[in-house]
Order: sequence, then structure tokens, then C-alpha cells
Amino acid sequence: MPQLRTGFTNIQKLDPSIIVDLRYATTNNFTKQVIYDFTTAIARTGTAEKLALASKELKDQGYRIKVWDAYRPIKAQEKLFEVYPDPTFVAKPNPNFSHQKGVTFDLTLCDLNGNELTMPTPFDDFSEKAYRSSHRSPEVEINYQILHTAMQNAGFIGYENEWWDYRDSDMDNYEPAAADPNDYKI
Ligand SMILES: C[C@@H](N)C(=O)N[C@H](C)C(=O)O
Repeated sequence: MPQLRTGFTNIQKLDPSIIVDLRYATTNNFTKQVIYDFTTAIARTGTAEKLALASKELKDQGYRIKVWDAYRPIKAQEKLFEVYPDPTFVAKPNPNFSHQKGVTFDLTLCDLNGNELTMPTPFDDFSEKAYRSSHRSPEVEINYQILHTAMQNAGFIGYENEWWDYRDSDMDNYEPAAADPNDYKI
């Protein structure tokens, strides 16, 4: 197994062109509450480096990534699960899983001006329309495949029930770790 890069890194330090809009730092999320006391997106360094690879591939094609969520502290996961306790769409709190150990991103595709492209659903649309197996219109299919191909090429696996959720293919090799994203501001 290659050496994992297990520290945390601010994703915009690796690539400032990545747009960050952490929805749980605002009221514009399914809870309608501000859940985070930070607006900085961090991830495990190896995972952040993979995102930078995907971003480069997309920029070369005329697109940018917008990140809606990255590392998510366990306390935040507890609040999200309290509001929507359905593991299909919100994972049970577990420090050894996904966002809670900094190996997952919720994201979408934008043009170079930062305008979001049409995707299967809005963020956190907790319906079957968000499933990767759902029918997509031709326009949405093109946008979805552009994002999906770049993320797969960079080493991510898409969560089957949420088109926006990409997990590092090495996620199971990372031990749990916690961090304060405010310590990683640039
Ligand atoms: C809540 C949603 N954005 C999400 O991240 N869902 C997955 C399943 C998770 O909670 O890890």
C-alpha cells in the first residue's frame, strides 16, 4: 500500500481555483441552521491532493469544482443525523467514516466563472432523484459524466445514493482523526 498522507490540508491551499461554499456554515442547508463555526474546507492531505488532481483535469476542460462540504466534525454529524435520521442520506455518527475523518467531499461542477451547471438535483435533495442509478436528462448526463470521470480518474468513488458525494478510494486505510478547520485558514 502506498504511504498515506494523513495530516489535514486546506483544499484551497493546493488549488485556489476550487470554489468553497460550506453549506453547513450557513442556514442554506436542510437543517436551516448554522451547524459549523468555520468556513474553511479541509481534508486529509492525500484526499485533498486527489481533489487537486480532479480540479486540474476539469480546469483543462473549462470547468471548476465547487465544494459544498469536506471534513465534518463528529458533533456536526450528530446534529445532522438528529434532524434527518435516515442513513440512506445522512450517515450515523461514526468517527471512522467518510466526512467525519476527512476523506469525502460533497461537490458539484461549475463553469470557469463559477456558475453551477445543471446536475441531477440540488444539494442534499434526499430523494431517489439523487441516486446515481436514477434517470438523467441528456444535458444533465453530460455534466454528471464530466464530473464523475474526473473524480474517478483522481481516485474517488461516488456514493451510490448521492450524486454529489465522492469518497477517497483509500478511505478505509485512514484512521479516524479530528481537526479544527479554523486552524487551517489561509
Ligand atoms: C448529509 C449529506 N450531505 C451527506 O454527507 N451524506 C452522507 C451519507 C454522510 O452523511 O456521510
